[in-house]
Amino acid sequence: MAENTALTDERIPTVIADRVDIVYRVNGTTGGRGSATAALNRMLRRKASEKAAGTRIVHAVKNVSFVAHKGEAIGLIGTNGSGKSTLLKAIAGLLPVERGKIYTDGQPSLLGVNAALMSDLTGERNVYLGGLAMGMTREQIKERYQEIVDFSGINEKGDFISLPMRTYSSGMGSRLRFSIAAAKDHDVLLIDEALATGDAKFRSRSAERIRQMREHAGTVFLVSHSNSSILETCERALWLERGELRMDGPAEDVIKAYEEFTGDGKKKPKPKAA
Ligand SMILES: Nc1ncnc2c1ncn2[C@@H]1O[C@H](COP(=O)(O)OP(=O)(O)OP(=O)(O)O)[C@@H](O)[C@H]1O
Repeated sequence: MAENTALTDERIPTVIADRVDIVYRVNGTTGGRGSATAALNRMLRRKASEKAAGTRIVHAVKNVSFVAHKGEAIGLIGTNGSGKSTLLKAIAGLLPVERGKIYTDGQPSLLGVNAALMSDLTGERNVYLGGLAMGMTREQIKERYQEIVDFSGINEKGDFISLPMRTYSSGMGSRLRFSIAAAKDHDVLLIDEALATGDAKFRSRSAERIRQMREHAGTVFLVSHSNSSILETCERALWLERGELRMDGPAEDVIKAYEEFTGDGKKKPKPKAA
């Protein structure tokens, strides 16, 4: 019996990207001087030609379409500069799209930006600051405080939570950021390489927390250069290359194709006998 799959698909879409193009405009790429005359010239000539006004266009994301559903964890992969972070920022509503549309159901949170932490404040103050920035009440944060600190493991080697965050290593900072963000269930959680600097123990703990967040009906996007992190955490992957969506499918298949592309999957050639 032929069924209409569109009608039988009961998954709930959370993010829809419909032929999205994202463009950066970089000013002052000719002349090189930021004088008032140059700025005035740019303003006057903008309409005539962006190129003539010294504006360089960087077309970071090109014609990208996909639908993400509740309960999905989606990895974003691609070589450096392929548009992954740009796409995440646009989903979070932090960058405008040039063409196309992004629809989101619920509030997307970009890890590291939404938790607007301050390096001069102690870890403890930042837990409160980040929690408040995510819309938690003081009481809710107080209740979860110990859990957040324990999850981050910041205090495993001493009382670091009472020191300013600028004294943390990059791994410690990203662990605390992830722990704060993970204290709340998000409709759409966008994670940009935040787990890369954590050690193996923390990575597996955060993979477990991401699984829990998905069970609470959220959608998680994870940008990572670690193919194993993507395989551990996500069942689906999007591969971006030069701003274009090369592949969208089961994480294993996409990673396999990506590794063939980058040469990572191939066996290293045996050294020649002398
Ligand atoms: N603020 C910006 N202004 C101008 N161009 C930018 C800006 N941010 C990124 N780009 C350009 O947009 C393109 C995509 O960059 P993006 O940071 O999204 O890539 P990425 O896939 O996240 O890279 P990486 O893996 O290195 O983090 C690149 O060509 C980059 O140079």
